[in-house]
Amino acid sequence: MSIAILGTGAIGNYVRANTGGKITTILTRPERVSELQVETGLTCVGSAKDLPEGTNLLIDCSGHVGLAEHGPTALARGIDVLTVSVGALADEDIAKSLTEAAAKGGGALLLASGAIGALDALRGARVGELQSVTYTGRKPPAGWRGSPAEEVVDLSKPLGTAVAHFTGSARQAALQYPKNANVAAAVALAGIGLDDTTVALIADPDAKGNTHEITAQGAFGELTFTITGKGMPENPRSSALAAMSVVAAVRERSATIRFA
Ligand SMILES: NC(=O)C1=CN([C@@H]2O[C@H](COP(=O)(O)OP(=O)(O)OC[C@H]3O[C@@H](n4cnc5c(N)ncnc54)[C@H](OP(=O)(O)O)[C@@H]3O)[C@@H](O)[C@H]2O)C=CC1
Ligand SMILES: O=C([O-])CC(=O)C(=O)O
Repeated sequence: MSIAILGTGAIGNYVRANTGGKITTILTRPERVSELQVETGLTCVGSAKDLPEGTNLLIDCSGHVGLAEHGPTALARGIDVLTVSVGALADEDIAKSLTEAAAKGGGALLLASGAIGALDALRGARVGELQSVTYTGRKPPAGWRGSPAEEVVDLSKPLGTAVAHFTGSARQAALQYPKNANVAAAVALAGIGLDDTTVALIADPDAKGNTHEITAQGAFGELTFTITGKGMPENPRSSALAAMSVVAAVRERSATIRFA
C-alpha cells in the first residue's frame, strides 16, 4: 500500500507519527515542498497530479479547502481519499466535483468517523424509518476561536454561562463552521441527511473537553450518545479522537477481519 497525506497540522502529524512509516508522500502547498522534504525526508509534492504512480490512498487532514483543491484530482486518478473534512460535502459544488471525479476515476471518498461515534448505529437505523436526529457540539470557549461564534460572543473574556451561538441544520453548520462542524456533517450523512439534522453549537466555560451529543428516534428505537474528547495540544479545536480514527482506518484497510 502506498499512502500520501495532505495536511501537516495537528491531525496530519499525529497520523503520520502513528502509522508505522506507511505514509511515504506528503502533498502540501507548492511553496512548502522543498522545506518539508528536508524536514521529513519524505517525497513531497505540490499537486495531486504529481503523487507518485502506485499511490493508492491519499489521507486528507487539511480541511475543506484542501479537500476541494486536491480530492477531485486524486479520485480521478483512481486514488482513494480518506478524509476528515466531511463538512465539505455540505457545499453542493464540492460534493458534485468529488462525486464526478470518483465516478470517472474509480477512487472512493472514505469518510473518517472523526471525533464522534455511533455513526454505525445511525447507518443501521436509517434502513428503517429514522424520524429525527439532533447533534449538539459543546466546546470550551477557546475551541470556537476563529469561528463565527466570535460574532455572537466575546471569546476573549471569561464567559459566565454557556452560550448557544448556532442553531440550524447540519448543512448550515458545516458551511459556516468548516473547522468545527465536520462531526455535524458526519452525523447527518450517516443518518437523515444534511438538511434534516438539527444542530446546536455551544461555547461552554464549564465544558471538560469537546463534547458531542447525538439523539435519534426511529423504527429501531432510541439512541443517545455522548462523548467528551480531549482537544489536541497543537489545536484544542480538534479532538484527538479525530486523528485516532484516521489511524484506525489506515490500520484496518489491510486487515482481513474488519468492521464493514
Ligand atoms: N471529522 C472530524 O471529526 C474533524 C475534522 N476536522 C477537520 O480537520 C481539519 C484539520 O484539523 P487540524 O489538523 O487540527 O488543523 P491544523 O490547522 O492544525 O492543520 C491543518 C493543516 O492543513 C494544511 N492545509 C490547509 N489547507 C490546505 C491547502 N489548501 N493545501 C495544502 N495544505 C493545506 C495546513 O497547512 P498550512 O499550515 O500551510 O495552512 C496544515 O498543515 C480541520 O480544519 C477540520 O476541517 C477537525 C477536527 C475533527
Ligand atoms: O474535533 C472536534 O471535536 C470536532 C470538530 O472540530 C469538527 O467536527 O470539525
